Amino acid sequence: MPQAVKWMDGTDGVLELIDQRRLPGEFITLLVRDTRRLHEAIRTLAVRGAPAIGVAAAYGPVLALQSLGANATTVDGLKAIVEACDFLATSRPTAVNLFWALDRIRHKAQKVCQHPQLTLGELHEAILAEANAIRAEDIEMCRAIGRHGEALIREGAGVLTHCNAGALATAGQGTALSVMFEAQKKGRSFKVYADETRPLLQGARLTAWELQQAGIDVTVICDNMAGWLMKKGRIDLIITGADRIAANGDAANKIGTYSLSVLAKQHGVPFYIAAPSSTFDLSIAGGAEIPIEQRESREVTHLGGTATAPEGVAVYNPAFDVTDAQNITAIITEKGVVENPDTARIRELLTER
Ligand SMILES: CSC[C@H]1O[C@H](OP(=O)(O)O)[C@H](O)[C@@H]1O
Repeated sequence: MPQAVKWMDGTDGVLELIDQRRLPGEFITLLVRDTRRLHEAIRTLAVRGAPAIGVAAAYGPVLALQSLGANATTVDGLKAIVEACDFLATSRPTAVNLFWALDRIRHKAQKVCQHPQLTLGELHEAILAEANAIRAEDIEMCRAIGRHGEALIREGAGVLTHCNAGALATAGQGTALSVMFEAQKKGRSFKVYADETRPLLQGARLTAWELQQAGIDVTVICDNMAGWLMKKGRIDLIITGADRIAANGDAANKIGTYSLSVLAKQHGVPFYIAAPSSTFDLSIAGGAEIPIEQRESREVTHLGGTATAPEGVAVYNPAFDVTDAQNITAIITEKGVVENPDTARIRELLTER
């Protein structure tokens, strides 16, 4: 299983990231030693996927401490941590896991700094331990999501997925793809259709690569083919990831997900979202409040450096859309499955289990 984010290791470490922009043709890793490089890696999708972004960002403040001078004090350390969190929070706006992870590190640092005799070394150890905990928890959350959702994929099913919600999008084995990996472990065979997912092709480049590596039957389709496959009865269920889920269950995910949910409704195909609790944002009531990242035009007008649209043409390039909770059959989390998601059911799942 590829590991999208690895810390090597201890308090003079380096963050190792698979450079996902180079897959599937090249398996290249980046060694990131400072927050500027980390910010760039997140912004340019070298590391991407809501949980993976959060886990990677959690190590940013550790990198900031490693660049402090020998005479730095604990006060300097706390300042560097807060500045690193604030800076990394500007890398991408939609995936709430980024802000959830940075807040955990910031709060941990502020809490331990309440001890008057705390040394800079102790502060460094404490936030490294917190970043490692975030990574370890994500690995376990991925497994649990897979266990909770695997029964949804019956023998011989046709499964459609969009973008990449696999190991490359997390610290573990993924969210939507974890469900597939766990169904495979149970000995069931099924066929996965992977939307290529324009414009950055995370489906064709990353999901197809992961599933092929795992020996799972995968077929790449253009995004505009999904509806026709549903009409022909080839899709028994759809499972995607998510980047931010509002308190009422509205879910932001890669652009094109909303369209799939509407087509699924039209054709009576169950539509599932797989996501850890760190992807829920209970501070917002509904999906209209989710910030949607707008990305640069060149992602749409060029493919591999070749122009696919005339110079200067207007381009609309939102990286995400929002699927209404009413279009979602169930949300699969590490705490269990919430069917017909709404505010009350989600709160019950996240706070009482
Ligand atoms: C496991 S959630 C992955 C989620 O993140 C992707 O977005 P991006 O590739 O832009 O980071 C996509 O929305 C996936 O569903």
